[in-house]
Amino acid sequence: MSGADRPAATTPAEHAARVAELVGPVLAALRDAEPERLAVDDPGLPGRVTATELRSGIPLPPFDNSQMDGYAVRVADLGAAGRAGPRILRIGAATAAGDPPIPHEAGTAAPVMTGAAIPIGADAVIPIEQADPPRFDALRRPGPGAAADVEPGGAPGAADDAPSARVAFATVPEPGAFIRRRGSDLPAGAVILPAGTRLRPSGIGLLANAGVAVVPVRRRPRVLLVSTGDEVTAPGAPLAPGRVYDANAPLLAAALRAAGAEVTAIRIADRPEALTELVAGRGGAHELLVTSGGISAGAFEVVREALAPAGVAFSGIAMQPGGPQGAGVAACGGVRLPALCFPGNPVSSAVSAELFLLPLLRLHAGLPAGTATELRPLAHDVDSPPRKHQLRRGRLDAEGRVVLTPPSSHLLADLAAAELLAHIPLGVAHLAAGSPIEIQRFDV
Ligand SMILES: Nc1nc2c(c(=O)[nH]1)N[C@H]1C(S)=C(S)[C@@H](COP(=O)(O)OP(=O)(O)OC[C@H]3O[C@@H](n4cnc5c(N)ncnc54)[C@H](O)[C@@H]3O)O[C@H]1N2
Ligand code: MOO
Repeated sequence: MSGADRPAATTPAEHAARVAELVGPVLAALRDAEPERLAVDDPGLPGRVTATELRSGIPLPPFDNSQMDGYAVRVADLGAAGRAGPRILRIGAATAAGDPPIPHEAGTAAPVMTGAAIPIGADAVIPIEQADPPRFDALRRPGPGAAADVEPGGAPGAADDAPSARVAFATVPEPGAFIRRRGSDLPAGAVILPAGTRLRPSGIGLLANAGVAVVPVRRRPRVLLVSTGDEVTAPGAPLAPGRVYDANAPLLAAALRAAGAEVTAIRIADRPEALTELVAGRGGAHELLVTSGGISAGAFEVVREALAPAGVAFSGIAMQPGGPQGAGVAACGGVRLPALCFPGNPVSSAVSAELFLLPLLRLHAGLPAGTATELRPLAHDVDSPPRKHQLRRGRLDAEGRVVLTPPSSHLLADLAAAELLAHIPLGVAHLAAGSPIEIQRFDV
């Protein structure tokens, strides 16, 4: 019986449960650990997750302010709402955004600019467009620190030589018109963001608006990512005969980072000691080891040779691609590091990551675990090995039918063009065109 046909004892769901048991406690410990603290304008803050509930020490807005450029008035000074004819008020002292609030002088209309503090005692704002004249002529602005200098009933607000020291209004506003009340956005002491919130730009803006300068965020898992194989060459180096460029380290590093992990990517040759020494030397600064390659039935299986004696279990999973898998805690030279070992074929590595690890990391990063599966009709007949849960890559055609690419796990170009993963469950050997097939959107 060939390796491909050998019945595998473990189902993908069983392996996923095993990985969750291994990685779950690692992520839980990170959630309980002392948070990282990032400045609210740190470029690395977007996408991080709040470690604690954050409350506002001030109300937002911090003071009553004007929603419009216009005049602050006391509604009572404008007379009865039903009365005919214009209401004329003397122009009082002006307030611009940034000025402290000043007392409102009874019987005046006080120019206020958008965002300016409402003069104390005024109870409505009339937009400048509704005033006559509908513009501000020369204004007297008390400026910073002038609040105490303004005496109620004192000097008129418009400059003495202003062309218009009075303003007329045709209508009477409702009390509160165009006033943005202190605390109407967020009362003092209110929760700005609960613990566990993934930070979006708007949330960052809200924190800054509340004066939060430093944000405690959840620690991210640090992954030591190792791609193995004597044939695996760094992109940019000359490609010797029999060798291939390293696709897996960049692919997996990008996928892990997109799922919220910090990644140290390293390439090692097929020497088991190179891997055990690496884990013993650098593993302590990481929470998780992820490897690609070196785990199947060949003569030089570096990862299996290094990590099986160190405590990692290698098994065949009833899936294709991704048949060979390793999972367990690797004990190397005093370092104990949870390890996941993916097969070397690039598609196998990518699909293994999507199935077993990325959903766990995404949840820790405040992201949805993955997209839900849905049923779509197949555009063509498909065969599948019945002893394997097959994961096929593909896309939807113009009619919304599923078009699959061939199953081989070296077909990275097809993977890069795929928009979906299709599931053909254990026990199914054939699906006819038109039959429903379970798919999930795929973004790795
Ligand atoms: N006799 C058997 N042979 C194989 C079996 C089996 O059951 N019996 N399983 C096959 C399956 S399925 C897979 S998957 C692979 C897994 O092999 P390894 O995990 O040991 O991976 P490697 O042999 O190291 O590499 C496989 C393949 O992928 C290429 N590769 C590896 N790393 C990279 C990389 N970083 N970037 C690009 N390409 C990479 C490598 O050159 C090989 O072509 O085993 C089958 N064999
Ligand atoms: O199970 Mo392997 O991952 O098909 O190529």
